Amino acid sequence: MLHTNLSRLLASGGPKRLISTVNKLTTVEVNDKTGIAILTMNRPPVNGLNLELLQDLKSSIDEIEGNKSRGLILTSSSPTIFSAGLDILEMYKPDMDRCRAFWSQLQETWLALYGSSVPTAAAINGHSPAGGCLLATSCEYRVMVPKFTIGLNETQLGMIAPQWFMSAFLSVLPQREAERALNQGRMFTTEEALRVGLIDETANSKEEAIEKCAAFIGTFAKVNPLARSLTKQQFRAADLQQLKNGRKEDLEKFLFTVSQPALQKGLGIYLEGLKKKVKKQ
Ligand SMILES: CCCCCCCCCC/C=C\CC(=O)SCCNC(=O)CCNC(=O)[C@H](O)C(C)(C)COP(=O)(O)OP(=O)(O)OC[C@H]1O[C@@H](n2cnc3c(N)ncnc32)[C@H](O)[C@@H]1OP(=O)(O)O
Repeated sequence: MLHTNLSRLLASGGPKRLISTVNKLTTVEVNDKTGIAILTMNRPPVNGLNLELLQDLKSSIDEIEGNKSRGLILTSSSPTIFSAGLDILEMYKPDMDRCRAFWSQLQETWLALYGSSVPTAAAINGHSPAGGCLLATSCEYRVMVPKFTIGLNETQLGMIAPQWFMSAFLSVLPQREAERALNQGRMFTTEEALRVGLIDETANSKEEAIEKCAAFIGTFAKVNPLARSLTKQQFRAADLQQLKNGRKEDLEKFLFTVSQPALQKGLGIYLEGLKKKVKKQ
């Protein structure tokens, strides 16, 4: 009951304090009463994860870790897109120095989110392909609004999701389901995602999704925070360590992959398809 009241207060726009507007592409709002932080991505039109958005996400996660928030809810300011995943323009005809910085920042941001010491939840208020799905599956709980899609569609782009994308996916889905979905590059509708367990709940609006995420975070209210966070970290330690140990090799594989002419050709065609779709409407 206490948890429900807390979450209602949060969602009803109860007393909220904007504690950070420093980052250009993210905001952090901490509710004074509940202590839960809402981290909002705000890079129109589709929250494409470029270097700057990834930097802002990392610094917002650090801020939430540092200000003793009781939990983190990740969401988007767009009414239809949670995140379109990696900004393809970071990988298409890239400047290699920037590309290096981009991938290193993606690694850094993932380590911070997946390894966060506070309870994390994603209020998925729009489409969430590829890198968007990575962010959502790196959280501990997912609530999604109907009529959107989520999944790792990398193979559809002729790309291979790195091991750590798979780790986050596998922390949510059974191996058989995860393997098939990744091989197919399958995008799940909200309803399908609920059925397979890729999301935990559905909600009719962003506000309700945030309320349900807050209720999840509220379930830890009476649990010793240090014991909870160390337990979470033990569960995730092997996945985190695997990337920490292999960061350099992972970066080199990425740079090699994006420098392949066949991949560049495929990305060009994919981007063209996205733009043609816009013109048709
Ligand atoms: C062994 C290990 C080897 C290691 C190698 C590593 C290799 C890399 C692995 C990682 C690879 C990929 C991860 C990714 O995240 S790639 C990105 C995947 N994302 C997508 O496929 C989503 C594409 N977008 C969409 O499907 C739709 O845009 C949408 C999200 C459903 C939204 O639809 P909408 O109708 O609302 O908007 P739309 O008109 O399509 O888009 C508006 C403008 O935004 C542009 N855009 C959309 N998505 C992206 C994107 N991801 N990156 C860049 N730009 C994007 C779109 O082109 C429109 O632009 P404009 O207005 O026409 O200029």
